[in-house]
Amino acid sequence: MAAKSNGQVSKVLDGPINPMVTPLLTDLYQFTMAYAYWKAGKHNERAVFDLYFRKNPFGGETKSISSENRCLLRVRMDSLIILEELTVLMLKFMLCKRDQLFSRRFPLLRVEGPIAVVQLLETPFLNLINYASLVATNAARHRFVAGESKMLLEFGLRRAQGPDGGIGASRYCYMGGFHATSNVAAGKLFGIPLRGTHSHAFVSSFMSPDEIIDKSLHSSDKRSTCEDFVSLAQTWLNKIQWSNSLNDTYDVMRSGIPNFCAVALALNDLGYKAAGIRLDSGDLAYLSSEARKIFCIIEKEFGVPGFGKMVITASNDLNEETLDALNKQGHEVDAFGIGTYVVTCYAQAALGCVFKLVEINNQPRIKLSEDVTKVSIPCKKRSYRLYGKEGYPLVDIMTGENEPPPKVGERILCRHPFNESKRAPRWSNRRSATIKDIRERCISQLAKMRPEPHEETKLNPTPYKVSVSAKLYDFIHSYGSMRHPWGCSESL
Ligand SMILES: Nc1ncnc2c1ncn2[C@@H]1O[C@H](COP(=O)(O)OP(=O)(O)OP(=O)(O)O)[C@@H](O)[C@H]1O
Ligand SMILES: O=P(O)(O)OC[C@H]1O[C@H](OP(=O)(O)OP(=O)(O)O)[C@H](O)[C@@H]1O
Ligand SMILES: O=C(O)c1cccnc1
Ligand SMILES: [Mg+2]
Repeated sequence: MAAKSNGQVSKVLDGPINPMVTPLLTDLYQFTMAYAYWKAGKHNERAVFDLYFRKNPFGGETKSISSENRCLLRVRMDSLIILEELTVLMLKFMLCKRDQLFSRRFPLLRVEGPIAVVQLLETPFLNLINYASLVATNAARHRFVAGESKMLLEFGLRRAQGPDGGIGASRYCYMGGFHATSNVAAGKLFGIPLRGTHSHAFVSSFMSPDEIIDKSLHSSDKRSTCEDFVSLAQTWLNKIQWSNSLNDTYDVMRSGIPNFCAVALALNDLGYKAAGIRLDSGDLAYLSSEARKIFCIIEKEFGVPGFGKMVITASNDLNEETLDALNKQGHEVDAFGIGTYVVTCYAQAALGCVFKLVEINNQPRIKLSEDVTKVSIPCKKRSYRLYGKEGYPLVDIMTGENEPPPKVGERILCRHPFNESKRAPRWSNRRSATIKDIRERCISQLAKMRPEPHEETKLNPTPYKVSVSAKLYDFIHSYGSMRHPWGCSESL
């Protein structure tokens, strides 16, 4: 891919760019353990680690509804996006389904190799995956609430966690389904489309139109020149203000909208098309609807085709709740500029992926805990996503490495890993599951999730199930109870 900047073609990076990602980007205790494995003569023992998260981010699938998080729970999003960041390490022994939607407990990654080496990788893997996945998931949730037809612009650089956070956030927001960013460095580095408007400072820097020195403007076809574009816009402003149809509405927004329309109409005279407006304060639902009315009246009254479709962008502390509230009220916004809430992941500060040893020298290992959510699923496993006839994912299932894979059209027993009473026979229909490709895969994976039909289920999203095969279930329970008689009736 290539992006143009100052007339020059620059290379756009799809791979890793962060010079901070070095072998030392790990916790000290990983080196302490690697050294101790070596001292114990164990460093070459073949280890298998699973990387997974235990709890869905952003309250996905939570059952209890409190007034504070009600809006978040309206969105069904019990999955998470894992990005391709990791392929940079090119580990032969790594299995990774790229750009997939994942559910809790489902291994995002299985890493197999000499224990001393794989141990060192715990921290960098978690560092690379946790933030990236959280931001991409957050972006996807915002897109989901905004609605597919809306344009989402990431405006968060000024609020992001430093330069690294800002560059990363722009990249992961794009992967999660945003359409563009205001971050010029991210645009240049990754080829993310750049978009932007202007700020209040620009307007308030002018005291009067007299400050405009060069008032002339060529027509778009360069065949003629308007010597006083400012006067042309002023003439339009007078026409707008004298128009009967606009008398009622123009003073809703006394200055910004009429002035914009006057300039847009003057530009139209010279063959240009104005891009649109940005609303950054006040009641965004109401103001966008009023602005749209004015644009439509102008289209009709002055015969300017397409004027009614002028792009309306809204910004200012937008998040899932405000987007949802705007949708409920009805609005005419085409594009949302979102900063703080998306890049800082305001609704959830971190994703809790963990990296756990599940096998060593072909012997299973389990992490036991009084807290059943912390019990790991032992063994080197294979994982599958089962799809129903309509093409929606039904359930994820983990089997032992040597079990035969599920077959299309054959029944398979899917068991809750720890709850004896939860079992569901399923028909299986197995499918294995550049920055633009990742984005498209994320969007298409999300589109495959079964839509939630009713408001009721949006408030109370149906959990996406992750199960184990009957054989793996029996193994976990016989193996686990040999080591610890844990009470596993609780739903995980
Ligand atoms: N119709 C609406 N429904 C729900 N939330 C809205 C609506 N319109 C605006 N908001 C949100 O309400 C908040 C308004 O915040 P605030 O009162 O600080 O802004 P403002 O006073 O309009 O703007 P500013 O002070 O920046 O000029 C923002 O988070 C905005 O996204
Ligand atoms: O989602 P957000 O974090 O709001 O990001 C976008 C905001 O950033 C800019 O203003 P800024 O916040 O710098 O100043 P203002 O809100 O006082 O206008 C812009 O005008 C938006 O309001
Ligand atoms: O281009 C904009 O409108 C913009 C960019 C960053 C932050 N706020 C607004
Ligand atoms: Mg602000």
